[in-house]
Order: sequence, then C-alpha cells, then structure tokens
Amino acid sequence: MTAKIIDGKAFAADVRSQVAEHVERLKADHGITPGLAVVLVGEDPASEVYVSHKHKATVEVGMQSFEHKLPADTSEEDLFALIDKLNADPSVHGILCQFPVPDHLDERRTVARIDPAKDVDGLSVTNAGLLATGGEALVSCTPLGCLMLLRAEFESLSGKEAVVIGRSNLFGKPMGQLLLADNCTVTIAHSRTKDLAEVCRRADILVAAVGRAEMVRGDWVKPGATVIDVGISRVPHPEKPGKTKLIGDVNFEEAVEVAGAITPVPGGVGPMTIACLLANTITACCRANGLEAPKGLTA
Ligand SMILES: Nc1nc2c(c(=O)[nH]1)N[C@@H](CN(C=O)c1ccc(C(=O)N[C@@H](CCC(=O)O)C(=O)O)cc1)CN2
Repeated sequence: MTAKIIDGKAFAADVRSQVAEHVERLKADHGITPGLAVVLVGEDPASEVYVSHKHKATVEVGMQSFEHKLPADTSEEDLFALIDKLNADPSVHGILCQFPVPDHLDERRTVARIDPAKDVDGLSVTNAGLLATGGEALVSCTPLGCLMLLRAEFESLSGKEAVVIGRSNLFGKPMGQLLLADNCTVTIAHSRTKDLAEVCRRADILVAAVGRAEMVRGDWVKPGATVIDVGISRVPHPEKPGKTKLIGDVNFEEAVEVAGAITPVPGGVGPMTIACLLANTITACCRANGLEAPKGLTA
C-alpha cells in the first residue's frame, strides 16, 4: 500500500486563514494591526523570491508588511541601526533578517541584535533557551510547521520514536526540542551518526533535514512510519533539458511504498514555513499587548 501524501500546501492555507481571522479580531476588538518587518541584505535570487512571498502573504492576511532591502555591501553598523529602529517601533511586532546574509555579516550576531520578543524566526539564544526549558518561546518557523503537520497526523505524539536527521540551529535542534516537549523519544542523528539507516529504521516519525538530495532511501523507513521531508534541492530536470526540479532529502518513489504518510517536495513542509511566520507574528503581537496567543498557532 502506498503512503498517504500530506498536503502541506492545503494545511498552510488553513493556517493562513486562521491567522487572517485573528488579525481581524485584533483590529476589531483592540485596534491593533500586527506588523512584520523583513530585512533582506543583498540580491540573492532565491532570497528575493522568498521575501516577496513573505510580503504578499503578510498583506493577504491583513497585517502590515515592512520590507527593507539593503545593498549587499551594507555594513554591520548600518544593519544594526535598522534593527534597533525596528526593535523600538511599536507598529512592528515581528522582525526577521532573510538568510543567507553576505559573507561579511554574521548571522548569529544579526539574530542577537533582534529583540527576542520580536524574533519571529525564533533563532535567538533567548528563544532557543525558552524552547529548551519549556518557556514561552517564539519557535523557528519550519520546525513549528512540521510539528503542526505531525500533530494533525496523530491523536498524540506521546511515546513515539522520533528520529530527526540534521542538527542545525534553524531546524534540527528546535525540531528535536518540540518533539521532546510532545513526549516523543527523540534521536537527533547527523553526518557522524553510526549506521544511520539502522537508526532511521526504528523511527515512527522520521524527519529528514540533511540537505542532501534523496539521501534517505526506502529501506531506511520503518513500514507505516510518518516521514517529513524538509530538504529542498534544485537539480536538473530529468525529462526537460535546461529546466530544474525540486527534490527532497528523501527518495520519494521508494519511501512512499513503505511509509504510512509522507510529505512531498514541493508542497509539503515548504509552504508551512511562511504560514508559521505569520502565526509567530500573531503570537508576538498578542504577547506584546498582554493578550494570550492563539493556542492552535503556537507550539
Ligand atoms: N530568516 C530566514 N531565512 C531563511 C529561512 C527562514 O525560515 N528564515 N528559510 C529558508 C527560506 N524560506 C523562507 O525564508 C523558505 C523556503 C522554502 C519555502 C517553500 O515554500 N518551498 C516550496 C517550494 C518553493 C519553490 O518552488 O522554490 C516547497 O517546498 O513546497 C518557503 C520559504 C532559507 N532562509
């Protein structure tokens, strides 16, 4: 039997419409319009696309979008001056700097400059620490999106064996923390893990975020497992010369024959990233105004 295909695009559309309802309520009941500021340094083409999608999505749900495009040679001093201004602006509830930044800038220092209460990427040391210690964190968007997809698949995640391949600050570590907080037994595997295939085979929930196209093979998947593919690699299209196609970290054709449920690439995890960014902006806005953040949009 082939696996159920988890439709991340439809799920993300639902999250976005929930966000739009909350925006309406914040406006009507409290006179507050949530605002999201996105900072892009340089002209990386993929980042330009993501930033324009973020702007469009922000406007569509009724929030204010503040786009700041800075030249590639922007100094750290000038970038930080902008972040300081956004930190102090009460109409801005969420701030993010699109990654990657040019080489002369440092991602860690940039994130550290953003007020943790407005860090809607959930990347600051404060938010990572809050997540690890069970506090009210803003959670990194892609792992939050994966958690939402997984919670919709299972009545409860409690007691599930979860294996996350990848240990980045942006994804693997927060994903592991989220699954742990939902009472999974979590293994974070990585490039030095011995017998990775064997480790993966014990997972009820297998989350692949290695950044290596189709590395996870069908025989790494436990029959019936739920597979979440976070990878996005652009490769030459096999049938359309001169064109490219997106593939994930999981060999989909093989894994779909073994898994119980699986996210495709594209159309699986990817769309959840921007939906959760909007959700985090609502959360940040509510907290900034002494209101409770909507349960369904948080971890
Ligand atoms: N500050 C940040 N920078 C980056 C992040 C991030 O979360 N915060 N993540 C990525 C890029 N990204 C959002 O910024 C992002 C990546 C992918 C998608 C997405 O919807 N992917 C689609 C395919 C899209 C396509 O056709 O190219 C999918 O997988 O279905 C959305 C957002 C790096 N930088």
